[in-house]
Amino acid sequence: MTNQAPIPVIVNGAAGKMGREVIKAVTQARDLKLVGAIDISPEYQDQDAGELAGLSEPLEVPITNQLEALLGYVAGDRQSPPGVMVDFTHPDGVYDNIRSAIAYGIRPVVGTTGLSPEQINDLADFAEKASTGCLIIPNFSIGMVLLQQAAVTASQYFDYVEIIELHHNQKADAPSGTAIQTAQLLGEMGKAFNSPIVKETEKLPGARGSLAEEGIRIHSVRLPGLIAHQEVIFGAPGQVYTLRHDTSDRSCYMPGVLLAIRQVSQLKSLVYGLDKIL
Ligand SMILES: NC(=O)C1=CN([C@@H]2O[C@H](COP(=O)(O)OP(=O)(O)OC[C@H]3O[C@@H](n4cnc5c(N)ncnc54)[C@H](OP(=O)(O)O)[C@@H]3O)[C@@H](O)[C@H]2O)C=CC1
Ligand SMILES: O=C(O)C1=N[C@H](C(=O)O)C[C@H](O)C1
Repeated sequence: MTNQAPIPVIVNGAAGKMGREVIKAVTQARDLKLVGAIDISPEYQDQDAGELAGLSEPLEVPITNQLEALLGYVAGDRQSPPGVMVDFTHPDGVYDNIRSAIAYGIRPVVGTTGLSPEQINDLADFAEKASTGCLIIPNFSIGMVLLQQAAVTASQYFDYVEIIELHHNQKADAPSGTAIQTAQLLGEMGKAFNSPIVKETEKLPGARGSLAEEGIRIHSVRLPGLIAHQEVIFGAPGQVYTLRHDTSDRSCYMPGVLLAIRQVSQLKSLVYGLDKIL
């Protein structure tokens, strides 16, 4: 460990399920320092971020909704390494959050899903012009990266594939960011998947799931009791090959989040996906 000052970290969405987990993980890392906790939820304003995250001691970092003020404050600290904003908020607000952070020279590490391809392209242009690193990572778990790599390998040998993603029923966006990314990775193989065998009729709209650009169907399940799960199912005459990843605790995302915080300041542009920084 060097004697360098710790990386200042702002957590956006601090009162949420992921935000609380990130606060715990950042607090335990000696090379990182939680300097701000943002959340729009009126219920949690001014509460101590550490107490809210279940830590035994308060962190003396209050939850606030003043993102711009906090970004300005962190950007003004010239003694510390560049600040990082970790965002686990909501699809509706994440685009503006990222633009604001980059405008202040604060590096975004984004787990929030639901950004459109146009928004991601626009943010990539903005980050490039600002020469500022930005990481957008639909899934921070190593298991999902491995599943996606296995799926890409399998896609060389199978022409038929569908994705089922299953999540808790508080999730705002569907399909999941991970499922969209998985379809994109399979699409990059340049194959035409799922040639129709018969003319299909949906007796109930949506029965066959959503159809991603890559010609791959994604089915979204939302139920209490689930956290985050994904199956990629390949079919061929006489065989089915199923890849499945299950999240049993949100701590599984934390090694990836910490890695991203440490890496984002080395970047000068937007990078999409955990696989690119492993
Ligand atoms: N990349 C990954 O590995 C993972 C990504 N995710 C994604 O992260 C996001 C958050 O998930 P999760 O923690 O479960 O969600 P939660 O709803 O538990 O937490 C989100 C928190 O952010 C607050 N919030 C909403 N909008 C804003 C905003 N514009 N500015 C500041 N705070 C805001 C919410 O307040 P309020 O409740 O009042 O709206 C809430 O407190 C989702 O998009 C999810 O898909 C989740 C897990 C892993
Ligand atoms: O909302 C969640 O919980 C998750 N969201 C991400 C997604 O949309 O892919 C990542 C993970 O699946 C958990």
